[in-house]
Amino acid sequence: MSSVCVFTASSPGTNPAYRDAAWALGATLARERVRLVYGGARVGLMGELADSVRAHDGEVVGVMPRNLVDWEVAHEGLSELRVVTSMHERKAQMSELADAFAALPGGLGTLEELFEVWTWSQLGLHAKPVALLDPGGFWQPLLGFLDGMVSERLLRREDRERIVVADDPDTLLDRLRTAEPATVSGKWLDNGPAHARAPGLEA
Ligand SMILES: C/C(=C\CNc1ncnc2c1ncn2[C@@H]1O[C@H](COP(=O)(O)O)[C@@H](O)[C@H]1O)CO
Repeated sequence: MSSVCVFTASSPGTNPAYRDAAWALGATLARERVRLVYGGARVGLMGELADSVRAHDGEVVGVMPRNLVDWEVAHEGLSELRVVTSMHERKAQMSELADAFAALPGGLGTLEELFEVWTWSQLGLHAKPVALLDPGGFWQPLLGFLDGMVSERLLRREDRERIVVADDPDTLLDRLRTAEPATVSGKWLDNGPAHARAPGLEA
């Protein structure tokens, strides 16, 4: 695994444990020579993470749409900043550049990016592992909500359990490295044979 794409907040938040987690993850990525791919901002936890990787001599690629660069939120100290035309192109490039995905605490943008790569995995569009770094149990309410979806048979247990959760960056990297490639059954829950397989998915 040579590259991890990380989604996290463009705001700093109020909990210092999240900044500490961003710095710890940055130091671990740099030490392990794993390239960081992220949204390219200098603000919030995104900026803390990139600052940490660079401070520890690691490699960082940022991918940012032109309008955000014009808003002057781009990080100017990255190994590479790719300027793209849209948020869609940004996500496509971030996803192509990475061998795995991870999320630190964040807001709507972080959730949107996390759920997109998790959904693509559910659909078999990639087989890359997806992880949560969970300082202070930030992700636990969301995981509880998703467990409720499993109980209500709206989410397959194997798709819920596919997410890797870790309390510290070393464990996170270990688990990403050893995660089984995601596989797809192609079966929708409870819809019977007529809906048993998504078009184009392998048996
Ligand atoms: C213009 C201002 C802040 C800049 N906002 C963003 N800069 C860079 N990347 C962003 C920004 N907002 C969303 N993203 C992407 O989503 C994730 C962070 O979103 P969140 O809502 O803060 O969790 C992050 O991974 C980015 O890729 C001033 O208001």
